[in-house]
Amino acid sequence: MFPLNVGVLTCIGGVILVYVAFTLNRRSTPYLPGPPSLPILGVALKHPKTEFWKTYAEWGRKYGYQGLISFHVLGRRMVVLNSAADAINLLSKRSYIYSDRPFPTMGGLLMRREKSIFYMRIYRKLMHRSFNPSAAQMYWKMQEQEARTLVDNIVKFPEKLVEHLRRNAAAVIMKIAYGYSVTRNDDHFVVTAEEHMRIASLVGAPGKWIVDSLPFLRFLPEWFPGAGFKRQARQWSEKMYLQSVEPHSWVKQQMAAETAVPSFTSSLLRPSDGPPADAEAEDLILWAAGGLYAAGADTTVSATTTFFFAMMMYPAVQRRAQAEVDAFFAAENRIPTLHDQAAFPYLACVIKEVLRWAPATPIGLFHCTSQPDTYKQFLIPAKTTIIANIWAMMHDETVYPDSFVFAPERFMGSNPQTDPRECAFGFGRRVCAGYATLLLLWHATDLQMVLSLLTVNISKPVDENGRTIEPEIGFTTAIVSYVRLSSAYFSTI
Ligand code: HEM
Repeated sequence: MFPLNVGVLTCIGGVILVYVAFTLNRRSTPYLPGPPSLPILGVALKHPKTEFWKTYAEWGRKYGYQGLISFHVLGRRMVVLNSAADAINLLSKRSYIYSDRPFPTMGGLLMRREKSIFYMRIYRKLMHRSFNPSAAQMYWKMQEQEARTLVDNIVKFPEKLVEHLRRNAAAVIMKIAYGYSVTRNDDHFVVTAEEHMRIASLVGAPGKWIVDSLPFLRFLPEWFPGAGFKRQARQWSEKMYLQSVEPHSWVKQQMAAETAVPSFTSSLLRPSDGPPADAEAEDLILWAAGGLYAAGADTTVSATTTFFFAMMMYPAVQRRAQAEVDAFFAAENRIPTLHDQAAFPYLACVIKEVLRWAPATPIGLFHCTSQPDTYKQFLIPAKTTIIANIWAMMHDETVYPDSFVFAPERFMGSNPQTDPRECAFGFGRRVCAGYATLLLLWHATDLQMVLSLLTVNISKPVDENGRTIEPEIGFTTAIVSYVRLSSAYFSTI
């Protein structure tokens, strides 16, 4: 009985502390409006568990000030920016206040992830150094090869489409990060990296861990009733670190044997224009390379999955994109390469629409204020979590009429709608660090789409009686969201 009583008392004491801190924190300048909330709990009981970006947009319309809302969950204050204008005003124009990341107790402090690419800005330099346009060309051959492998696999095993897309993204990133060639879907490094991602999405799930809202709980010992999260954090942290060490050590062995294929890791460990990395720099390189997979694999897979889903759902778009690719083939009598992107202007609009229609990161990555700020006469306190609702920006009917319709034509003509890339990759100083990398990966994605359109027709699945099955449109909920693509029908052209 004794430990339980202490546990209950600790929790009650903590809740009172939060309440007192919360009450003392009240200022004469009001907070932004938001949904009705309870003392202490805030909106904890009504915060949705799935596709929260839709609820945030709805709360913005119902309770917000010009779409802006604020609320708290157990004292943790959040502001949601539902419009691109507010996101640019705050995250870009006031980036000196809005460029920190909240450091969660579970996924950050307890998991000892201070050096993660998502918290430290030092990595941006490393990435910039390694992913300049001339370095990018180094990967083109490999990307062309991978695009062909992908399309071959789709033709052979169409029912495993999503698996092929994952393998393809993994292969490209593993090659870039470590110079490592993935040859099988069940490759050891890929399986462990996927496990890494699974854990990361569990620890990062907003609202899942009470210790994120009541950080003093981190002082409870592991054996304490209800403190299982501490044991879990330690085990996961050790596992994730080992998962990053393995491919890093593999590169070092390859370098020692002088068989290393040039990569992000090898070029930073032994730069051509300076001394080899010391132990401290090496640790940062290890963390950064591990983060590349986390940041780049899921986002790319999300976008390519959306592409196939949209082609299946919108046959007229598919036919038009296919006509563009066929015309190229007829004129040139060869398979397109990465040098031919300019030949596919309609496909370029399809890709913009992919980013807009189903943004890979609907609520981006959270930012956090480093000091108090006043915006539109409302107070945004220091340490407020700032959520850019990219999904709401991409479905703002004043910017994108009929926003739920997949229509690449919206980016064509003399008066195109706003390029979604202005928001899809985030804002200000924390804008996607992979953007340059991404451009190079994206070209490969481009090529995958071109080759797929050249090789197969994509249509809705059929049942055993040959009747078309109407797919439902649904999305997964996590930092990276996917359209649910259970099956599609492929016929070879
Ligand atoms: C469709 C593809 C992608 C999308 C939509 C995307 C989107 C984003 C967004 C919205 C953010 C948060 C920006 C902010 O906080 O304002 C971000 C951050 C980041 N992205 Fe991407 N990303 C993609 C691909 C990639 C790739 C391929 C890489 C690297 C190989 C990458 C590396 C990163 C990193 C390292 C950050 C953290 C930057 C920081 O905290 O300073 N991303 N991305």
